[in-house]
Amino acid sequence: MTWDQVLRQATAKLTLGGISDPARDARRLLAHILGVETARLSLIGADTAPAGLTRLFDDLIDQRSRRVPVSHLTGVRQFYGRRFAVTPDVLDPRPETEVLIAQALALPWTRVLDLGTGSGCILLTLLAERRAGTFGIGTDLSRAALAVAMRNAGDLRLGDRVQFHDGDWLEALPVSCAAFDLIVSNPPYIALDEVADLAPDVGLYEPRMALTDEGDGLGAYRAIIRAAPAHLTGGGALLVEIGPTQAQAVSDLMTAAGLTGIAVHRDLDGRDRVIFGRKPRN
Ligand SMILES: C[S@@+](CC[C@H](N)C(=O)[O-])C[C@H]1O[C@@H](n2cnc3c(N)ncnc32)[C@H](O)[C@@H]1O
Repeated sequence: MTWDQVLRQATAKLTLGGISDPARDARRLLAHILGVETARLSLIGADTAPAGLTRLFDDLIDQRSRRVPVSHLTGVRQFYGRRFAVTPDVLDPRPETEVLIAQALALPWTRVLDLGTGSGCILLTLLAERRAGTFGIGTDLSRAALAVAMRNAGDLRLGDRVQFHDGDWLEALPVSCAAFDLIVSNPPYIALDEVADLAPDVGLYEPRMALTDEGDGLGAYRAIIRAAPAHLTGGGALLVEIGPTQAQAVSDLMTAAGLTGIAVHRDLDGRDRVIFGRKPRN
């Protein structure tokens, strides 16, 4: 069989398995097996596929049919143009989180704090995009997630411009830690009663503590927004990702915490996705 035929068979199998974009996933898995970019697959489509490689590929396709996420099979995920190592201990970086990156890069800051850093995709992208004189801290309650973030920081050669601390939101910070001019977070925001409705790829395979607060979906925002102003410089900004129905509730929490200039930003699908608030300068 040629690689084109192998790909067609795999796509048909993923379609039967109910995978939403079967052709894309089959191509990403084949590119992973062959160690090439997906764009190069069209160049080898007519080549004969060696039996050993086809077996490896079929095994990945079987796992994907059982809803194992592509990133768990390849160990990597693209985010804002960079490759991040991922494991079952971290949330898969999502394209919609790039809205938060764009907003953060439009602000002036040199010290940034990322709460619930997971793979480190937000913090490390910000530090890699704005190299001159920037420093950042990432926190997470999951030490296993922080191990992945540290590996990604090493891959991006960020050296001593980044630190990680384990613990509960801002309580993880060392005592007498200097204030930040930007605090970012994409916390778990799915309400407990919505967890059962998640797609199997998400609900079965992503870390539960990355998805839900086990309550109404606002628990992490309450903790973060209450504590953030004490760790922001005057004029410093808090940017949080939200679920599409949470804008009003999270804005109200920011107002109650004394933040001003509150603004909601939408994602490419037109859904509310990021909220900004600023600590007044006195
Ligand atoms: C939605 S994931 C976001 C991961 C990453 N920042 C991203 O955007 O892909 C939320 C992260 O918050 C972490 N987390 C959950 N509860 C926490 C807590 N109480 N304190 C600190 N981190 C927490 C989870 O382990 C997870 O890594």
